[in-house]
Amino acid sequence: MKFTKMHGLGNDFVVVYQKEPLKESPTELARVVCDRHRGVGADGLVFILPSERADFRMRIFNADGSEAEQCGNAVRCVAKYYYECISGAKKELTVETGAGIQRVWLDVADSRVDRVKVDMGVPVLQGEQIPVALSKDRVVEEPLEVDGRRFDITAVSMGNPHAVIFVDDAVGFPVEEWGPKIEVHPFFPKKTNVEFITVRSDRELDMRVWERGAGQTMACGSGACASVVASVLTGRTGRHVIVHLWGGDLEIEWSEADGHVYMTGPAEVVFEGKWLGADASF
Ligand SMILES: N[C@@H](CCC[C@H](N)C(=O)O)C(=O)O
Repeated sequence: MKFTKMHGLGNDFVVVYQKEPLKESPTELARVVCDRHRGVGADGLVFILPSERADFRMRIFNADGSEAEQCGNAVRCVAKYYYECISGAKKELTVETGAGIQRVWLDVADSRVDRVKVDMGVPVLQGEQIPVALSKDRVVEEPLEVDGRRFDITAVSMGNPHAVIFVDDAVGFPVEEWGPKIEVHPFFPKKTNVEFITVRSDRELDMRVWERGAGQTMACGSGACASVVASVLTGRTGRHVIVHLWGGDLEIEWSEADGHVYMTGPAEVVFEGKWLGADASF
């Protein structure tokens, strides 16, 4: 299996261009390929597949083998791959994902994709649709008891579920202690991604993330979008915000005009390789 290692702000992926639709779920393959000691090492395994509804389809499997509906950083990576390795023509693309058809705009210089803007869609705020175990139109700063500590959760789906928590110091927050406990809390029937946020100003946030199925990552595009939505809903920021992540910055806008969230950021190629299989030998 030929693959390309890519990343968006350090959120890293093994990207596979697959001309035929997947016949079965590559859960086990994702686990071994993403293993940082015995595999290539990545937060996720991502497939570029044919689509009848868009320029191509993306499927993403987390490092634990679970499939996610959405991945903002991976969409930017596969859009760069599609332009530089497959199409080389269109600077506006459509990508079919588990969160619907996403529109993408490429910023190209010298035939290389520099930055990518993605329409991340309209955030879902209704409790059962996120889903969380609360039937409310908006789940804003709901107290949740986790292992004896109270967290005020704002829940948002960007196609995938997010729990946004405002803290005094996101950069120094013990993400690895609390992230895994919140991820699997029964309040989230499909588990959740968890964002710890500190507001710097009405245009800037600091964010650290614990991702469902992948653990702490250097960046999460859908999480940055959910965090800006939560910040707007709670009156903490305006709608156009720079999110400072461990791996770098994302520009997020929750448009007042159409209600969609737009994410802009980089995508990088690291290397190409060939996966020889679990029992590989020369
Ligand atoms: N890193 C991603 C999100 C990947 C999927 C997530 N772990 C989930 O299970 O929902 C992003 O950039 O959005």
